Amino acid sequence: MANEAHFLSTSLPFLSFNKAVLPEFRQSKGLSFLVNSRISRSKQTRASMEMRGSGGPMTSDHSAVKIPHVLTVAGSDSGAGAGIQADLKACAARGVYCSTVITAVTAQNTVGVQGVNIVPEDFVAEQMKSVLSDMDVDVVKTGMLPSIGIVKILHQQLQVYPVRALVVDPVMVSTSGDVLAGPSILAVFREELLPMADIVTPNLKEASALLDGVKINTVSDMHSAAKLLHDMGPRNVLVKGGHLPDSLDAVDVFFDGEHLYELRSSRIKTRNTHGTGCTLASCIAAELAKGSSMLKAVKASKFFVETALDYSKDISIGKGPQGPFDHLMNLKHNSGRQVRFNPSDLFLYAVTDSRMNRKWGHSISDAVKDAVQGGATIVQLREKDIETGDFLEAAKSCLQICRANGIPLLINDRIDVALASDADGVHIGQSDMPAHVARSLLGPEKIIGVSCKTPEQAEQAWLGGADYIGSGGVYPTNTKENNRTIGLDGLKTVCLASKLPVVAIGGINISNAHAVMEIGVPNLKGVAVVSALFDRECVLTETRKLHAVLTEATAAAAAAAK
Ligand SMILES: Nc1ncnc2c1ncn2[C@@H]1O[C@H](COP(=O)(O)OP(=O)(O)O)[C@@H](O)[C@H]1O
Ligand SMILES: Cc1ncc(COP(=O)(O)O)c(N)n1
Ligand SMILES: [Mg+2]
Repeated sequence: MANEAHFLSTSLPFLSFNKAVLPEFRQSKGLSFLVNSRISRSKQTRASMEMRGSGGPMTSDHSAVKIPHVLTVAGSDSGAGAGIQADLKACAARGVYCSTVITAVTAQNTVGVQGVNIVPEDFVAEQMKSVLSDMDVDVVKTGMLPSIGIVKILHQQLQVYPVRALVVDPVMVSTSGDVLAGPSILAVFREELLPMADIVTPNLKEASALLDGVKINTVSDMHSAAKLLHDMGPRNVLVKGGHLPDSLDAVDVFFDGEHLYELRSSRIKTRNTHGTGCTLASCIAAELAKGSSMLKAVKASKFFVETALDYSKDISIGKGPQGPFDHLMNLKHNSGRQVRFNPSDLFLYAVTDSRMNRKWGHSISDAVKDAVQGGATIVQLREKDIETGDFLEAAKSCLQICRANGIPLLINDRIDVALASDADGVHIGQSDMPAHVARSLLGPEKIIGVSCKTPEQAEQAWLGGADYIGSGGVYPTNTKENNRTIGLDGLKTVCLASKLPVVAIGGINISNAHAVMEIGVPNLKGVAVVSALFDRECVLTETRKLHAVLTEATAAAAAAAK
């Protein structure tokens, strides 16, 4: 175990192998050698893939593009909310290729399951062989495995064609309460499937069935269940609490054999929860295929389900009690949106501060007018100690100035003030409202920016429908208390991971702006400044000076790129 833990933490962010596949390698260095040899083809590009964030293609040494690949072995849902169809959509949403082995065809809709037709075992085997013998599958995810023979085939095929990780969603009962795999399956699940799994993700009923009917009614019962299930052999266990009675949060319990984690998200009030379990498991598989560690994969997936449910809470498909939700909301939100935001607007981003304006005797609107005349390309009103009514008035008068000059005006944090003044959007921090909630309040056309210090935060901002991210503090700053400095290196890491344009922030002024723009990452579009413009007597002059520095830095970067 010690050998394996060391190996996992030092050389492989992925989950490695399943236990039953190659038991003889477990105790020896053979395991790490074998896995490493498979991984080494793409080792050089792993770091850059992670830097580029999820969905980044993995380039081999021979410049072929390797796309992370999940194979789902599951049942078809004719209503397309769960099963194979949910898996395909979840993987597509996470930027991962998904191949499919169909184990059963169900006649299913939002009312329930009307019929199940199990695919003959030898044909399940043939599908598996077709995919695994030809394609470079990273992770296998299982859903509905309706017969003992099918579980045995899976076991055999994974010995012939080992993969990096196996995600097992032990589907037995659908959200509608219909049985998809009967109690006769339990023995083979316990004896063959669970010991192979890198993670198993039962819902409450499934966890209870696997544990001989033990009652699971509370979060504390979920803790005990996770530990008991872990004893059956899977490397990690996620007991899902979607069906936990009287729970305000959606609580899942994760156990990695050492630590227990309660993963909480808000419980979205919606009927559209059909397929949440399939989606969660596929999303975990997709994140693992991209190179994520297990806990990170689980957290990102839970966030994805919560976000998708929130976006889809009011959609209406079918007449039954459990509707499907929309996995590709991000695509829709981004593609269906009128693009009001131009990333080059981030070039010289002026952020106001009422304390500084008071100190120099400037009104907010005078300060904004000077910044705009000096060359600011976007303005954010950041007024932390102002009455709501005064903030609204200031927003309205600044909006007139900005509109007259064709530049966007954003409001820091206060979505209500942005809506009431009809400003162009908001900028929110990590402790403010999540981006996806802001997006649903503001609609598709307003601009949303999010402060991000890490690649994970950048990914969540993108997923939540933000337009840009602000990243810093690049340098130490007095404007924000207890603000961690991430430096130029931290900024570069976030830029490389971000799918959204980035503006750098924190302690930037005319003497260091050049160095910031010199990091030379294409999606770094500009710098945001507070004191360098507003803690000065003449805002106009300072803005002009900074504009000149940025123009020169950009010209130098363009020349260097030639
Ligand atoms: N209303 C909800 N709001 C937010 N998350 C939910 C909601 N319902 C389920 N989830 C989450 O969806 C995932 C699937 O859980 P669950 O519904 O328990 O599984 P299953 O779909 O297999 O029955 C879990 O992460 C759970 O916390
Ligand atoms: C073919 C098929 N597979 C799995 C499920 C489970 O659905 P859920 O994700 O709601 O647990 C389902 N209803 N149908
Ligand atoms: Mg399920």
